[in-house]
Amino acid sequence: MSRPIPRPSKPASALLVLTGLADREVLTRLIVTGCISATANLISLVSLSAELSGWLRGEVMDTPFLVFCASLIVGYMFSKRFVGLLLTTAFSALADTRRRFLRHVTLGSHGEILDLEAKQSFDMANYHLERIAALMPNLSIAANMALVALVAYAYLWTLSTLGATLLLGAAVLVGGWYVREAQRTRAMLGDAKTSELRMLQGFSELVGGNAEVKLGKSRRDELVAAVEADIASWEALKRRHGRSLGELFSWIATIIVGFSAVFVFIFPRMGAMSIAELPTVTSVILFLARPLSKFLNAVPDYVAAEDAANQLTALLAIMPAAEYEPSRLARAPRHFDTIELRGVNFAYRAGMRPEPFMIGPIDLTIRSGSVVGIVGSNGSGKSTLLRVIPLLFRPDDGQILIDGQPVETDRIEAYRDLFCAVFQDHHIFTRLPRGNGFDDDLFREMLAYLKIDHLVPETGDGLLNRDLSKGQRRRLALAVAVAEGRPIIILDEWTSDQDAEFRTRFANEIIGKLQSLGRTVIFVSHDGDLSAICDQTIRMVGGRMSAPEHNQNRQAASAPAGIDIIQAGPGLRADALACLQETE
Ligand SMILES: Nc1ncnc2c1ncn2[C@@H]1O[C@H](COP(=O)(O)OP(=O)(O)OP(=O)(O)O)[C@@H](O)[C@H]1O
Repeated sequence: MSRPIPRPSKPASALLVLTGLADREVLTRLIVTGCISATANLISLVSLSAELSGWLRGEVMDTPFLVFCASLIVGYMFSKRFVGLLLTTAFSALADTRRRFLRHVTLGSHGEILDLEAKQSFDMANYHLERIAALMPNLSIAANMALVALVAYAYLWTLSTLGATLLLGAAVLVGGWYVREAQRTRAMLGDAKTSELRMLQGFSELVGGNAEVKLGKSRRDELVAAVEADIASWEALKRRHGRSLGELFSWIATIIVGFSAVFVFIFPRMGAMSIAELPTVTSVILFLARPLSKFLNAVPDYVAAEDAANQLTALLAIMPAAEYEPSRLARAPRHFDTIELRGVNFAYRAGMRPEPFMIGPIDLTIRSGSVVGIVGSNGSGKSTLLRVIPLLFRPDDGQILIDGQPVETDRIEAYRDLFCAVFQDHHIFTRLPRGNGFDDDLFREMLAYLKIDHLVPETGDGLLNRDLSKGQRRRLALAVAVAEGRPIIILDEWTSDQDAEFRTRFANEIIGKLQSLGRTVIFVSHDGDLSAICDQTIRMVGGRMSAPEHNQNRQAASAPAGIDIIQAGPGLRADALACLQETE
C-alpha cells in the first residue's frame, strides 16, 4: 500500500528561515540566553522595588546590594549575548544567501541568467536582502525586550492578579488594533514599494537614455511626468503610513500612562491594593513600559522585514539551478581536431514575442586552427549560434561533439574553457584575468598592435567601460582574449565600431595574426565577401544555415588541423592545461 506523500509544510515565517533562526538548536540557545537575561533583569527590578517599598514604609530593608549589582551585570551580559547571537546567526545566514546568488550566477544556465538580468532580479534580491539586514538590529533588540516584558509580566501576576488581568485585557485590545493597523500599513507599504520600484526604473531610463532624453523634449516630459507621479504617490503613501504609525504610538503611550494611573489613583481607593504594595506594582508597570514600547515599535519593522523575506524567497525560487557540480567534472581531451554540431536546434523560451525565435538544424564541423565566418541579415540568428557553439545556450536537440565525443554535462566546463569571446555586448572587467596562464607580454604586444597601449595602464587594471571609446573597448577585449591563451576565439561583429584602418586590418592582418598564434577563429560579420579570409563561410537565414562554403585554397594556407592546443595557446590557462594533461 502506498503511503501518502507528506505535503511540504509552509514555514510560518520566511524571515526566520532566511535568517537561520528557524533552526531548532539556534532557537533553543536564543530562548535560554534570553530567559537568563530577562530573569536577571527581573531580579534587579525585584531587589530595587523591595528596597524602595521598605524605605517608604520607613524600614531599611536588608536587600543585598550585591544581588542587585550581580543581577544587573548578568542581565547586561546575557542581553548582549542574546542580541549578538541573533545578529551573528542572521548575518551569517544572509551572507550564505549572497553566496547562493554567487553560485546561481556562476553555475546557472547562461540563458536563465540573461532572463533574470533583464528583469533585474539579482538587483531586486540584493535590495530585499539589504532591507532585512538593515532591520535586523532593531528586531533583535525588540526580541530581547519581549522576553524581558514577559518575565516582568509574570512577576506582576504574583503581585496583583487583578492588575495583571487588566493589563492582559489592555494588551489584547491594543495588540488586536495593532495587528489590524499593521495589515493596513503593510498594504500601504506594498503600494509604496511598487511606486518606488517604478520610480527607480524611471530614473534608470533617464540616466541610461540621458542623451536621447536631453534631445527630445516630448520624451523627456513624458518620462519626467511618470517619475514625478511615482514620487508623489510614494510620498503620499509614506506620509499616510507615518501619520498612522504616529497616531498609533501616541495612543499606546497614552494607554500605558492611563493604565499606570488606574493603579496609582483607583486601585488603592477600591481596596484592590494596599498602599504598601503600590510602589512595587508601580515600579513593575513603569519597568514594563520600556520593553513593551520597544517591542511594539518594532512591529512595523517586523512587517517590513517579513515582506522583504517573502519577496526574496520568491526570487530565490526562480534562480537557475546549477548546470553541473564542479567537483564531479571529468577532464577534457588534450587535443582537439574537430568540434561538430550535429542536428543542433535551439529556441529561446517564450518571452514578449508571440513565437520564440529558433535556430537549426545546424550541422557544422569546425577544424582546429581554421577560420569560420558567419554572415546573414539582422536577426537571422548569427549571435545566437555564436552562443550555442561554446554551449552557453544549450541545444534543445542535437549534439555537440569534440573529436567525435559528445560534450556531456560533466565536461561542459572544460569544453567552455577552450573558448574566449568578444561578444557584441562584451563587458570590460575592471581587473585582468591574471589567474592562470595570462600572458602579460603578449597582452602588451597586442595592445601595441591594436594601437591602444598608450590608453591602458601598465597594470592593465582599473579601466571602466566609459574610459574608452566603443571601438577601443573592442580592441582591448580582443587583446585580453588573445592574452588569455585559449585555443578558440569568438568575435561577434568585432569590426562594427572600428575605423577604416582597423576594418581593413581585421580582414588583411588580424585574422592572420590570430591564426599564426594557433587560434581557431569563429567570427560574425556583415562585411561583404569573406571567402578570402575564411576556411568556411556559413550563411544564416531566419535561423537556418546554408551549406557551409569551403574555401579550399584558403584551407591550404591555414594552420594544420589537429593542432596541439598546448602549443597553440601560449598562455593557455593552467587549470585547463592540468585537465588536458591528465587525460593524455
Ligand atoms: N534573449 C533573447 N530572448 C528571446 N529572443 C531573443 C533573445 N536574443 C535574441 N533573440 C531573438 O533571436 C533572433 C536572432 O537574434 P540574433 O542576435 O542571433 O541575430 P543576429 O543575426 O546576430 O542579428 P544582428 O545582425 O542584428 O546582430 C532575433 O529575432 C531576436 O529577437
